[in-house]
Amino acid sequence: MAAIIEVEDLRKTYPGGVEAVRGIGFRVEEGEVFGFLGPNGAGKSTTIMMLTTLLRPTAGTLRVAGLDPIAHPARVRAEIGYVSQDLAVDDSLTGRENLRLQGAFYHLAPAEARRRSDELLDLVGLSDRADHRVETYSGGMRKRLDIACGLMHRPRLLFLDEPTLGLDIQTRRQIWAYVGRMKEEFGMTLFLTTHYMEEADALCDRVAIIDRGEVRAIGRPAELKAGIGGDVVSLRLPEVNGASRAPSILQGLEPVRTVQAVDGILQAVVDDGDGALPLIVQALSAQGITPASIAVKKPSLDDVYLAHTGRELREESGSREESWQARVRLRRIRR
Ligand SMILES: Nc1ncnc2c1ncn2[C@@H]1O[C@H](COP(=O)(O)OP(=O)(O)OP(=O)(O)O)[C@@H](O)[C@H]1O
Repeated sequence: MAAIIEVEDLRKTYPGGVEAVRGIGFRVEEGEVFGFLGPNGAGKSTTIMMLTTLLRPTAGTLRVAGLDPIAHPARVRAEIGYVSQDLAVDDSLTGRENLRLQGAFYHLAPAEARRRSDELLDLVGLSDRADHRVETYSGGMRKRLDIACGLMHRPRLLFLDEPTLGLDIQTRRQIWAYVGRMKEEFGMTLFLTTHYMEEADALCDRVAIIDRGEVRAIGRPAELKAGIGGDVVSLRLPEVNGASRAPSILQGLEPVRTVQAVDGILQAVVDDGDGALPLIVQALSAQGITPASIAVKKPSLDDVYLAHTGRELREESGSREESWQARVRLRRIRR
């Protein structure tokens, strides 16, 4: 397979000295769905902006569709689409008008723009609301239209920055289905950022975990999960005297590989969950600690993220969704 994105030792330091991206490298193959996972401020948007010609790197090399975005920004832009976190659609126009306007930006002939907008309205399930003004759309409908706008010029490579942020699970699943269709029907390469691990797992052929401007892990979700190994035993402990010693008690047990405490829950990675469980319970009860609940599960991408960054991504989702909702509200007020 040929690489459609090649990045080597890419860096961005903003004026004022913020090192947003600190020497990252990765390749995205043509036709892949590639996910960039990371918390607020990890450097995801900065990386996307450099890949999409919107920001100049401080150092490093990058090629997008075989071209250097700094030397050939217009040629790169013709090959890519970019759906940012901020909705780009115009509320005062209808869905169909927004798409035609997008077609005009890319100098499509009117008949071709009509044909493509009909096709895309169908793809994102908006045909029956196409002639209603966008201000009457729900958040999910706006996002779907936004994605359709990003597809009008049939890019080879589509960047989606948090495509499902703030949307309910049903709408999120619809968007996943459209992403799948774009890949299948148009052979498009998709580069998306997300903080929903379930989404990354369901959609992405490969993911990179980025934290504080560095890539911590990269691979297929199944490989990354297998890399954690075995099972994860989660224990909720009562707040009794001695519970704080639980991590070191578990760490001393032979089948336990690693132990992390998150939000009062202890997570122990073990080779074989069923075999390790009695030993864990026995060791804790010998110290007078009885867990309030215990669960054994296969590692998820959340566990991969936790293992590589030392914290959970989930804890930041709430604030991120709130800030997105606030941005949508502001847009409506400003009009
Ligand atoms: N224009 C700027 N000037 C100075 N610092 C910036 C600028 N834009 C971003 N940063 C900083 O660079 C770092 C990376 O930001 P970036 O927006 O790339 O992160 P992110 O992973 O996309 O996070 P989010 O999901 O919140 O958008 C952060 O510390 C941020 O505050």
